[in-house]
Amino acid sequence: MCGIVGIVGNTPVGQSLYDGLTVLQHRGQDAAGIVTIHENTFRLRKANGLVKDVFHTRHMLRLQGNIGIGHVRYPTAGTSSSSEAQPFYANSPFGISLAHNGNLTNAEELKHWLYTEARRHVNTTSDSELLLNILGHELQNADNLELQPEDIFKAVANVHKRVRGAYATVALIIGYGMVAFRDPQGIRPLVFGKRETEKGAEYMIASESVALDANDFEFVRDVAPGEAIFFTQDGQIHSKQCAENPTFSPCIFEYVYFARPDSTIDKISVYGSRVEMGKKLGDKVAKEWADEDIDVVIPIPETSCDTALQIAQTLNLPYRQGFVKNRYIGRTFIMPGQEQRKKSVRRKLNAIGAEFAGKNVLLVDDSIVRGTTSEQIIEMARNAGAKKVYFASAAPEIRFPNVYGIDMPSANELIAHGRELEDICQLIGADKLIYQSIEDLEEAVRVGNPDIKRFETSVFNGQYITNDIDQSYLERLDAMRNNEVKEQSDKNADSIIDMHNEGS
Ligand SMILES: O=P(O)(O)OC[C@H]1O[C@H](OP(=O)(O)OP(=O)(O)O)[C@H](O)[C@@H]1O
Ligand SMILES: NC(=O)CC[C@H](N)C(=O)O
Ligand SMILES: [Mg+2]
Repeated sequence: MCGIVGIVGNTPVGQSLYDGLTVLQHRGQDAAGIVTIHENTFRLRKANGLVKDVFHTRHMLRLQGNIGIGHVRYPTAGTSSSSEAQPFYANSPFGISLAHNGNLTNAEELKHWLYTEARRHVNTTSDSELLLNILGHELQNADNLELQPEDIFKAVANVHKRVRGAYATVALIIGYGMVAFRDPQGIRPLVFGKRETEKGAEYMIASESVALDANDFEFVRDVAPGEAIFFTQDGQIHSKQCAENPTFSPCIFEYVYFARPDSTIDKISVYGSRVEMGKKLGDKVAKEWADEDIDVVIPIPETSCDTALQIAQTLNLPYRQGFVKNRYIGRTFIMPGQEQRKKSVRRKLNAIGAEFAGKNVLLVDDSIVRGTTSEQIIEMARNAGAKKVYFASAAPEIRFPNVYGIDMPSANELIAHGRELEDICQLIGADKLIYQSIEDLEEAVRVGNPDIKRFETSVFNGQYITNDIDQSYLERLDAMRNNEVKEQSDKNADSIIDMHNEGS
């Protein structure tokens, strides 16, 4: 789940892009990059690492220009090599640079087509570099030598025809401006904001509204599924629906885990949706566990806190912070390897003994994916003296791989895959386990925007909205990206030499 930003301004945008990326850091901790345009030249800095480590003063001084885009990466395709950090660059036509959040589901086919038909070589295993080159190919084929907004919209319409999967995208075109577009199902979020300055209006595109807030941009609206918005270098805006049949199905996992609670995505407050999840799950606990003697509700920081507080209120029980989170350790689920994830849970969370001693505790998490967190946390609670450990998950059982930009490529790595409640409960070592139902989860999120008829919920029910995913696709994906293969390819990735590395 990467984070993307783009700004068309009247004054230098480097610092605002940096600030935007910093508040989107929770979407990607592996790599970061910024590209600006200065005197018709791209200025690029990208590398593996957190935003604060990738950009030093010397890089910021080089990132001049009043227009630019940025990216924080959580690798979900290709490798973790720094050569796959974004934004990507293609020199033809005009000079294009692109940042992408999501995953393309027909990447193999696209790579073949690009080489044999479009005669374009892609030098990495990143699906985002494919997307850039497809956009490049379509712009190359424009009717007018000098691009008109209509040419850009036609190019995006053709991208929609060729590409399948999830893609919230922002791209710069030298001499023209910035274009932002979202896949026809709107799987990944994308918002658009405006800031008035003495020199006129400035515009910003971002994955989440928090990035607008951080830079004092006012939220204008979400980019519609299938829509493209083109900002000329001098600040004119053109927009168009470029998809033939947009069918809105945003990813529900953004609300469960990915997005920051202070963001509003597709008119739904992420915080509000987590509170609703707490109401529903609290009701379910009250109904199904009426005979259980829970003493206290304890969240597993950080994402589950808002939901857990509401569960406590619904159950009329005390809410206590039994675990302290080390503020210098990031999110464990989006770390690249299972070994690293496992070790980090202990480094990240520590129990306050007195909160557990002799008590029956209800631990709450937003989701149980591989079970890495829940297993260790329950053990910690027991070691701290808990009498009974009950466990509640605000999301239903995660049983199916994700193909749209969440790194869950292998069903066998998911603790709920092929298992029923009792087995999962035993594996994580809880006394009792309860999951939110999928209907309740959908209702909880839909409260904020009843117009959304369908959410992307494939990890819970195996129904893939792009209709191009079958068992053999999932088997191929598993073989390419399961934990073992990934660890091996990431080791080799260090030796890949980047084509456009500005160095340190
Ligand atoms: O079952 P697992 O494979 O362990 O994955 C699920 C856990 O990972 C996430 O936490 P994370 O540490 O990434 O971030 P957070 O601080 O935002 O909760 C999520 O909130 C769960 O706690
Ligand atoms: N999670 C994402 O959005 C990742 C974007 C892209 N697929 C990559 O792996 O770099
Ligand atoms: Mg967590």
